[in-house]
Amino acid sequence: MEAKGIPVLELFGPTIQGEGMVIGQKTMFVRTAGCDYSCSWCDSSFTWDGSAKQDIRWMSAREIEHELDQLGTATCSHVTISGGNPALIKQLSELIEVLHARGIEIALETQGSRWQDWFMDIDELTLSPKPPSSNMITDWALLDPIVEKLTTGRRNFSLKVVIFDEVDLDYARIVHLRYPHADLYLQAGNHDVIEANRDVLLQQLIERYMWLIQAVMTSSDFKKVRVLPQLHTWMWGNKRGV
Ligand SMILES: C[S@@+](CC[C@H](N)C(=O)[O-])C[C@H]1O[C@@H](n2cnc3c(N)ncnc32)[C@H](O)[C@@H]1O
Ligand SMILES: Nc1nc2[nH]cc(C(=O)O)c2c(=O)[nH]1
Ligand code: SF4
Ligand SMILES: [Mg+2]
Repeated sequence: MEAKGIPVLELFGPTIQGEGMVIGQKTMFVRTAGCDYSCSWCDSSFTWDGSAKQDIRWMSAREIEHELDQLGTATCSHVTISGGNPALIKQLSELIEVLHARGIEIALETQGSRWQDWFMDIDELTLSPKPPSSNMITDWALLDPIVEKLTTGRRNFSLKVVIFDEVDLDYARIVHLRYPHADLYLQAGNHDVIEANRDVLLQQLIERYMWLIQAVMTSSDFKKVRVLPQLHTWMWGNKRGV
């Protein structure tokens, strides 16, 4: 696997980061293939369900750098790595090194099910443990040491929990109680990752975001928390590569 490089499914941007701790940031995306989870509502299931298997490109760090140059390093100095779960890929350390040498800042999205030593080099790391609606089970024995290492290493990281219902909110309470010193973002879930009409989707997204805002505002468990929508979904709906 190592010799084959990094499995890439999408390179796109510059666009705005639509989620979490760097929302609004002008960034380019590297989306890797493969995930150890299979969330019921995953909006990027093509990265792991086999449907885009033929589109996976095994690329070296230099090849990715070259394509990012063609996309826009002249106009953008930030890259977000997402997936799938990029934390499955040890050899991402090479890409991180190459991009940092160019003065490019790096954000990364992962669910917190695996550790990589290169987590310590990420400029903005988002850990997104999954609530019950995903049908995934959080392995706290794995997540605890990840949060611990990032905290003691004084890394810039945050927790982001996607919320679909009250049960998910209860899960977010547990996350917040367990890691009270970590920044917590609550993100309204997109219930319909199939809808092709942006305006139809947007009406639902606004309603779900409103519900989440109201639920959090009246809760004494969430005194210090940020509540966000998925901004790119508001702008472009379920379109890929934006
Ligand atoms: C596609 S995942 C890839 C990175 C990593 N596997 C993870 O889940 O953190 C990127 C982000 O999108 C979120 N996400 C996936 N499907 C979603 C949906 N239907 N609505 C809202 N957020 C979603 C995930 O929770 C995660 O925070
Ligand atoms: N614009 C934009 N922002 C994003 N933030 C997280 C994304 C992801 O799929 O990980 C994403 C994405 O796919 N597009
Ligand atoms: S962990 Fe992320 S990529 Fe994997 S199935 Fe869940 S949302 Fe999708
Ligand atoms: Mg996404």
